[in-house]
Amino acid sequence: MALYSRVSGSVGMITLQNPPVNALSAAVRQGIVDMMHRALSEPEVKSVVICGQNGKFCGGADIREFGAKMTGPPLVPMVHLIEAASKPVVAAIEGIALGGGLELALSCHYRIAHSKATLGFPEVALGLLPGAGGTQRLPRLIGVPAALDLITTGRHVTAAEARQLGIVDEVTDLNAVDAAVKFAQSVTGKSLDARRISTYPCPRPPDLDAIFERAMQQVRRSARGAIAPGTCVQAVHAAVTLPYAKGMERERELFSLLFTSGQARALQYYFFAQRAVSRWSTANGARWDTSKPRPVRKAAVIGLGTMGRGITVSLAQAGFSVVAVETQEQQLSEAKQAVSGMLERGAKRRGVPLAHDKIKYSCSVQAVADVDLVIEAVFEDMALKKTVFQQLSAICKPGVLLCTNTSGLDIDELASQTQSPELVVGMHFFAPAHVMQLLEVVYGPRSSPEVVATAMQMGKKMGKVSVAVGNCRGFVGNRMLKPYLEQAFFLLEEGATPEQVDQVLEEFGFAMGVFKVSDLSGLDVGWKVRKSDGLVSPASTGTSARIRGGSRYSPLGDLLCERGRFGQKTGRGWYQYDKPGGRVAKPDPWLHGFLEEYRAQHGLVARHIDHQEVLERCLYALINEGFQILQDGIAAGPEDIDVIYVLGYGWPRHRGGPMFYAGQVGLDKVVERLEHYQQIHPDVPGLQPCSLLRKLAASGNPAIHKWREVIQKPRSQL
Ligand SMILES: CCCCCCCCCCCCC[C@H](O)CC(=O)SCCNC(=O)CCNC(=O)[C@H](O)C(C)(C)COP(=O)(O)OP(=O)(O)OC[C@H]1O[C@@H](n2cnc3c(N)ncnc32)[C@H](O)[C@@H]1OP(=O)(O)O
Ligand SMILES: NC(=O)c1ccc[n+]([C@@H]2O[C@H](COP(=O)([O-])OP(=O)(O)OC[C@H]3O[C@@H](n4cnc5c(N)ncnc54)[C@H](O)[C@@H]3O)[C@@H](O)[C@H]2O)c1
Repeated sequence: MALYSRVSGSVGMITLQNPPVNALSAAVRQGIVDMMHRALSEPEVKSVVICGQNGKFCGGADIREFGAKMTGPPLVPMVHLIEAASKPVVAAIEGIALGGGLELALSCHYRIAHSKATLGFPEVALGLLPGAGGTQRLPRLIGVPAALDLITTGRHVTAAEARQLGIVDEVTDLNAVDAAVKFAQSVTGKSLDARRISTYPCPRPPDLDAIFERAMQQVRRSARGAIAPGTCVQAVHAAVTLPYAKGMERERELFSLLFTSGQARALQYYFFAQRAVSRWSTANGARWDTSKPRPVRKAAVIGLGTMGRGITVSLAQAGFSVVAVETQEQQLSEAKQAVSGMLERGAKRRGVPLAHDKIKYSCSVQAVADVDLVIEAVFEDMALKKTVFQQLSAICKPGVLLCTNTSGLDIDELASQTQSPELVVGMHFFAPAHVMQLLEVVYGPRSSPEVVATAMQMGKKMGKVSVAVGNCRGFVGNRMLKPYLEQAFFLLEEGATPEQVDQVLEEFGFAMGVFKVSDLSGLDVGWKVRKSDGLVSPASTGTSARIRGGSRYSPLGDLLCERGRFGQKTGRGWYQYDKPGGRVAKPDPWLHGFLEEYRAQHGLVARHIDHQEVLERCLYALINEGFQILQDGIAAGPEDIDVIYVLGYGWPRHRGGPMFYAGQVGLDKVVERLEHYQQIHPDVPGLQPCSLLRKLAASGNPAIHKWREVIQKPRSQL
């Protein structure tokens, strides 16, 4: 709703009231319309101030209403009512003015912002465009290039930048509402003719066509198939080429197109999913709202390789004191240099405060004796990690959290090396750890609720989205990767090429296809794991070469590793690179020849494999594992899996995540296609639809928020 009050006798004050962000719900819109009429009808009122309760102007349209039948006064007539008012209306912007909130402010005749406020049009991230005049007013106010930048990227600007761009009239360090009231009094009686943005001509720079052409190219390059950014460009184009009223019609048309697209639904689902994962629960009933995190001031990182360095940077930038440990002098000094460089680049590029003084380096694990939490990031080797955990358990003060960054080893086995297994948890960061936003917090059967809560909170403080997951081989992300990779290898055996498979996945929206990712992260990583699992056997040409434990197995990755083809680092992998460490993947005729030879050796006849088959086999196998993970209680809900895949594995956000995507395809269709492929490949268990997937499909493809009702009581499993 919106409150009305009178300040100093002559200023009508309308206060938006809808915690936590004063979103423009039906009740708020109704309140604004009613209170505007009241303010305009009271003769004593000479000017109006619009502000938001609790130091937040407005977070935009109420996204929760998008899924339901719209009620209440629409936004567009509401902003027209404000702009057409005969008395000056001043927006007092504190905290945020985002989306519809900024559109509301642009309909006011003046805008006063607090210096700490942020403003922006984030609609594009929800698969939409500013649909209450934002695409028509902003270019009229600040020009086409700046408007295109803000609307197509959704980036938030500070009050200072907003002032520079001309979005706000004044910035204050003092109380913005008081400043707006004073300002409103000072403009009483002044003509409003020059203050209604919709009446401004839209500036037409001479190189207009080139500007739009560049903007379109830019969004095409980065959108990965998302339609909203390009549609935003079209809406801004309408502002320049059409009169205001016609431009508004075009904005509405384009908004409706986006609003009804599956992409907007997926992005809005994802918006709430990313917030929902913080309300975590574990298989044995621990919950976010009943578990109190422990205080952590000082942390340690053991092992300063690729991951340990990034984790150290992340911790220091978040304000923690860090003890960083490497056992070899040489590695320690290299790590020190690398960490300093990362901190300096962070300060230069993102303005993150330099935090060199937060870090103490040591060659001795004894240096961790007084820390509150340790993150182990040594080689992925169970025996080594066990030794490290035994040492830590003996050295650390009582009650210290012992965390591991393992990519998939058994947390419980590590916990059993310590005197307090309840203090052990996985903190699975993603590379590069100081950049990637995802953290899988892996709880074992014995991890205490407080320990899970502490790791989740640590992640948040480090600017990560933390997702709590149960303990199993590969946890959630890497476990689902296995059947996906497996299908990709099988497709090569059957006649595809790496570039064909990658192209299909990139057209779907992945940042990189599976083979490019494999080259980037190094083929040797998986090889090591397969070797320790006893899967890699000496090259042979018989049927057994492609069977392990009764199931189909592709040794292709192993064979490439045997030839020293580890990917980018060696300049050769699934692709070729101009030099070791090169980044531009080029198809490799050697690999094509090698695949032909391999097929001939194994009696495989190459066939044409179409786009649909590549996509379905890779994605549905991955999705099926996701359902198995839900069934096993390793993830508490589909949102957890979707957030992990979007933030950790490059799944296109505008497709919501693998579980949401499955729902959009139709669970019955996913089951049917998996059954189809399983019939053709009976020796691939990953293609057998799991029982939860079948159950959900049979219960009529319920909406994703209803899945939890069908999922059986979760339990962690190894
Ligand atoms: C044929 C079809 C025709 C269609 C006709 C339909 C007509 C409709 C016409 C509408 C015109 C639309 C006009 C407008 O341009 C569209 C919009 O305004 S879209 C919304 C734009 N705003 C945003 O995207 C802001 C989103 N929010 C944020 O970025 C952040 O929440 C924040 C505001 C920066 C605050 O961040 P934090 O402090 O970190 O807090 P949280 O993020 O955790 O949020 C707290 C809590 O609030 C919930 N929430 C936030 N914003 C909104 C919102 N806009 N609506 C609803 N709820 C919101 C958030 O979900 C959290 O709650 P939780 O999920 O944890 O319960
Ligand atoms: N690289 C990735 O993409 C990635 C992603 C997520 C998780 N992980 C996991 O993170 C862990 C580390 O991986 P990485 O890629 O950083 O490995 P890395 O080989 O780059 O670094 C490991 C470091 O640990 C050091 N080390 C070994 N034994 C030590 C000991 N006893 N005490 C102190 N330091 C010791 C080594 O000298 C080396 O610098 C592994 O468990 C790995 O599975 C890696």
